[in-house]
Amino acid sequence: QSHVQRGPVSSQCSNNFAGPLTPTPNHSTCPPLVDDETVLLTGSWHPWSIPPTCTKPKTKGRSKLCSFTTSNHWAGGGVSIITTPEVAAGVASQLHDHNIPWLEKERGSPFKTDSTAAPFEVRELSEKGLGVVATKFIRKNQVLMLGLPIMLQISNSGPWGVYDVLKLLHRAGNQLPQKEQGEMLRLARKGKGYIIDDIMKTNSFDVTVAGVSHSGLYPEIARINHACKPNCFTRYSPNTLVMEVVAYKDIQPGEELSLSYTPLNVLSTDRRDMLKFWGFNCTCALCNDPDAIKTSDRQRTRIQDILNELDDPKNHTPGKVRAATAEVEDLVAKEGMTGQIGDLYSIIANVYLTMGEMELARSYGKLAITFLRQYAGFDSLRTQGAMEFMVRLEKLGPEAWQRTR
Ligand SMILES: C[S@@+](CC[C@H](N)C(=O)[O-])C[C@H]1O[C@@H](n2cnc3c(N)ncnc32)[C@H](O)[C@@H]1O
Repeated sequence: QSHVQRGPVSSQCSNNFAGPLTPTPNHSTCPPLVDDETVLLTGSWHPWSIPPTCTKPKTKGRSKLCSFTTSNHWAGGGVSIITTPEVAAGVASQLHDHNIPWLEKERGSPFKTDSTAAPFEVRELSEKGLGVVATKFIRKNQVLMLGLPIMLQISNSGPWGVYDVLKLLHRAGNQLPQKEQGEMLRLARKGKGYIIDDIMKTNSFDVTVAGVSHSGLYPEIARINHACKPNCFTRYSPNTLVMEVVAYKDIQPGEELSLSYTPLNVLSTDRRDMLKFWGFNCTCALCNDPDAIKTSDRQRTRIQDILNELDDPKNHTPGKVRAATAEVEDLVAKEGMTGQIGDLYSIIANVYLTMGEMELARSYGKLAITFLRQYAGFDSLRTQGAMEFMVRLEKLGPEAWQRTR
């Protein structure tokens, strides 16, 4: 198979979406744009294992949609991706040319789980189907699962015909290596439509791939049921496509592992609507306790109210911001929303910056980075935003800093 001529280093590629955290190693070159036509012209589908199949958009000026498969990505597994050739070119280098030691140094830890023997097992749990239950004590912050997707599908399939997308899904599923195909077909499905479409709708997570929103199927993680106050959270790395499951708190043997399929800050009625997308009525501990729901909704509403109050410059006095910060911290702890505290610290850092309180802006900016690295991930866009805030802060002239000294 002859290879398409590659272009200059990836930092200069028009289709390099990976962002500023991607190193610029000398060996790195522009990934080739591959679709059904380039395959005919060049006789190459490198770096994919199988020539892609593509469908044209309904409207002129949009990209084609293709099914790409690799049976041997950097971690050794297979994945099929239904996406545009532009995204596929961006993700091809993420799947094949990784500088893992560099990424692990940036991240501060290797890409592996914290235990050789899994401290959990998959069990039948009456009304919820299968679920994952702890078999050993799990400590807070322990990395329990870590995996790459076996299927990725662009979230907005509007520009392409419904049946064309289903045909591509079918092909993408069929092209998966046998192991991954078996893992996919064994997953739960709620709908009565086309099987792979149903499996994707019941089990996938929202992930950003080369800057574009996709649904990602992580078969081991997909066995974890939803809870509105979960004991685990997921952390996604857009540079490697790795999704991790991390313990939010200490978990005792016999406890079911849970994740929130919705953002943590939403109220019960909105959560119920969102969960309809996965096709179920939540039966978690919180949803089974009407008094607890009322308290939780009140506390989550109060967090939002405090943030709205912080938007108003007339509340920008040191005393009011200090009181608001303490109240938010208390409510976040009560609601089990620590995963979002980094974002809240980013907002508070910004408020202090607008007040000219540079030292406080710096302290909360640093706190935001620490918590965002832990809960959102070292290379998430939210963490990058907090890091960019600190760079802007440090660049401000001496006049800005002198005012607070
Ligand atoms: C991603 S799967 C989770 C694993 C699934 N239970 C299985 O058997 O493979 C999502 C499906 O699990 C069930 N489920 C997850 N969380 C639930 C909850 N809190 N209450 C009721 N059913 C739930 C629903 O049927 C949902 O469509």
